[in-house]
Amino acid sequence: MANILIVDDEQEIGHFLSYLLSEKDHIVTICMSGADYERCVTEQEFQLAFLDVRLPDRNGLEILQHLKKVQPMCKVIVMTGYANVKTAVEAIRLGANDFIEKPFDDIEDIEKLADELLENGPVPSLSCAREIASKMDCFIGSSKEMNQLFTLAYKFAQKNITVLIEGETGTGKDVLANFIHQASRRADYPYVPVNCGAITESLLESELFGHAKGAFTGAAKDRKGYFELAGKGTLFLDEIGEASLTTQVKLLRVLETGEFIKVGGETTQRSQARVIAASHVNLHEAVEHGSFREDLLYRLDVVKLRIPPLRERLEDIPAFIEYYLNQLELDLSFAPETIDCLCQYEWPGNIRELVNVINRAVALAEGESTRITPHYLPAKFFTAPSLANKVESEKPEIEFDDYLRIWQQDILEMWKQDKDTSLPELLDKIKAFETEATHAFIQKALRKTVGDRKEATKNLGISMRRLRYYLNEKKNTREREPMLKD
Ligand SMILES: Nc1ncnc2c1ncn2[C@@H]1O[C@H](COP(=O)(O)OP(=O)(O)OP(=O)(O)O)[C@@H](O)[C@H]1O
Repeated sequence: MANILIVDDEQEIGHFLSYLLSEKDHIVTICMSGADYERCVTEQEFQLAFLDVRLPDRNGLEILQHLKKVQPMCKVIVMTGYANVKTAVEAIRLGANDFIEKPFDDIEDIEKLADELLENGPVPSLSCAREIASKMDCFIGSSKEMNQLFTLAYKFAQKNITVLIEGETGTGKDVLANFIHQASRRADYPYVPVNCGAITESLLESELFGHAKGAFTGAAKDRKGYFELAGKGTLFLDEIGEASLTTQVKLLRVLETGEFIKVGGETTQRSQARVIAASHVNLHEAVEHGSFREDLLYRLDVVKLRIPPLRERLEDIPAFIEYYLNQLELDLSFAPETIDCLCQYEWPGNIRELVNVINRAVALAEGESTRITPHYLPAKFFTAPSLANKVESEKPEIEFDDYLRIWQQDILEMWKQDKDTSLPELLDKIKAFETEATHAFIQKALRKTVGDRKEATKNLGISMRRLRYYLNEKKNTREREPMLKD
């Protein structure tokens, strides 16, 4: 038995919910205005509240914030009409546990939601999101922005609403759209990603909606479009800003009515797919410039999720590298100074660029080192003078300096001692020095060519085979072969 508060100016809603919840022996209090609410909230303690976001005398979001402040343990379900789903998004951001849409079409869902919130408390969305992400190639990280993003994405995935994803190129819009699909009730149906920018304008319409036989030259038979292929699943329209104004009209129709007609077709078909759209350009600006329809943007922008660029969450870089190397199942690690370099870069290509940099470094280091030092990074990381100087004087030289000093002392001590020196011992020391010195000079050359081995061999005046031999020799510290032919 729980104390439940209902705040709604529509009498029928109050009565309906009251009936539903009293059946389960809960005590229900109905408030029909903000003033009513203020009185009740000081008199009683509630475990759950159903809150309408539109009241005649007060803003529902203000009530939500007030309730969360004075009764923080009270769970809140916000109620909205379709027209103000955006307010529900804001409510979730402000701490509401969930939202339901009016008119109610699934009473069992409401009962289930109330039971769950009262019995177990809210299941933390972030841990559910992490579980789903771990089953697909999706990294969430630990930055506040990404945690918030995936928590919201998880919550909205459960609802049947259109989502608009904004983010620069390579931030992971496709990855996020796929995550929303996997977290939704549509996960067993297809996920169909379409890059509108990669399909020519004349073809996009028939790719999206399909075409009938004979619709144009070459249309030898009927063909299904992506809307049909997605079925009850999710259609991800990436780079939607690239769609022509004619295609935008058709997209608007399918979003408003669920209906579409194949190119050259006669019969109207219904789409049951959920649409997630994304754009790297600001669609509001595109509307101002006249290249994007305002009504379509209004339909798409029900829930907007913005993926922050990588430069705004540099703290995710070390964790992403670890995550990615684990995926590759490689026993490699990035040296702290390499990570420092990566964290000082702007990342215009975002996560995609980071993945490329990791792949490149791994390929260069393979068979040579298990520790990825800055010289395995491309030159662009060292264009800033301070960074370039830092890398030029990086550890390897310092380490070789130290080695040389110790080696010299060692030999001098041997030289100065009175007893006879063992010649094999001396020759061993000289051989060890030769190996170290060769390796240090090769590493220096590779740093100069930013990992380009071919260029390094030219500068060093040796063959590629010999270079590999020297690198392996250091790595395996095995006995050197007496003679090596080029
Ligand atoms: N959250 C993530 N977890 C794991 N990998 C990611 C994530 N986000 C991005 N990536 C990596 O970055 C690459 C690019 O991601 P994605 O294609 O989703 O970006 P995008 O924003 O859709 O790019 P574009 O704007 O070019 O379409 C992916 O192939 C993946 O390797």
